[in-house]
Amino acid sequence: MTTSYDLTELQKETRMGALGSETSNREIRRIDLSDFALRKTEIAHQLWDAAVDVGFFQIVNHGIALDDVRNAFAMTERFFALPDAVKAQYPLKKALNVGWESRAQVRPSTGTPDQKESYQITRPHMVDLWPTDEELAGFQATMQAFEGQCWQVAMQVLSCFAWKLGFDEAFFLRAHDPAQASYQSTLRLLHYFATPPGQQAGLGLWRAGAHTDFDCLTLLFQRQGQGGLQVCPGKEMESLAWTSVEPDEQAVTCNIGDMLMRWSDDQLPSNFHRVKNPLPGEYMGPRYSMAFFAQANRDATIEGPGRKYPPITAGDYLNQRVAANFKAY
Ligand SMILES: O=C(O)CCC(=O)C(=O)O
Ligand SMILES: [Fe+2]
Repeated sequence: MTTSYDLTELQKETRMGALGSETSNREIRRIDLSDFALRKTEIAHQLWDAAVDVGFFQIVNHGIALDDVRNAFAMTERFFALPDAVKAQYPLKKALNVGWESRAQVRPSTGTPDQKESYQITRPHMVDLWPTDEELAGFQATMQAFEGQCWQVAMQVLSCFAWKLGFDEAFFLRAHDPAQASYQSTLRLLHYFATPPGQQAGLGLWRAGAHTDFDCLTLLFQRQGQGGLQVCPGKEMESLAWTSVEPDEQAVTCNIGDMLMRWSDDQLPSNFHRVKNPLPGEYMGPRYSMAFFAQANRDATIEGPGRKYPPITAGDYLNQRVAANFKAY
């Protein structure tokens, strides 16, 4: 199934576990998506420039109503508040990238488990993985609707990148077709545990260890007051200087993943990011976030316009990355 492709992304990641320093010298640009159809050319240039410069950017007026984001967060909190015995009925299926795990993701950068639990939704593979309506009424319907909204926004952004790369505008839309059984875009709900007093970043534990994402494009939803996300652009990785991305519930934070970096022949860089444990004096409570990973369908072939890398299917590509991140499941 997997190829013997040598993933330099993984080799890079093992070097990124150190605490490093903080810098506010990088601008996390905000791009306004309103009147998308009319302003598409202008938006495409802005997205491209932000993606090339820092790789992380935020979009506003993206079309997902704030109430829908808040409802999805409320459901996320309720899901994670279920007893572990209930959640354990829906365990992570590593090969399919779906289900619930707790403290099971060990990043190549840190070698320690992320201080979190997560639940992943990938549409074609959810048989027996949804909590029942008795356990959590409305969860499945809310999350399916929210996943669809995320997909729409991701496709708008990706259509801009397709055009800038010289592909036709529907290129990535076809590659992320939810009607196919090979669909593998994922909505991930995340709960980072409250930090017990005395257990802080210096102890070598991370809410999420430094990593790049596997996918084409990530949409990240953060909650007001629940910070901790930090970014280090790949081209500056030697500096180990990290910039905080402040949560803003009006904005969706976006980043390029390794799949699109490869698909763009490295024109669009993926970026290291991490979620640090709170430091003394900071908010120590739980942190919730939601991430939508636009991952091309398993049978899509990743091959850049200039054919810099040999072709690989998105399925084979993802298998290699997931295998390196989870203990046996
Ligand atoms: O929770 C966050 O803010 C970031 C999560 C993340 O980077 C991931 O799950 O890949
Ligand atoms: Fe990530």
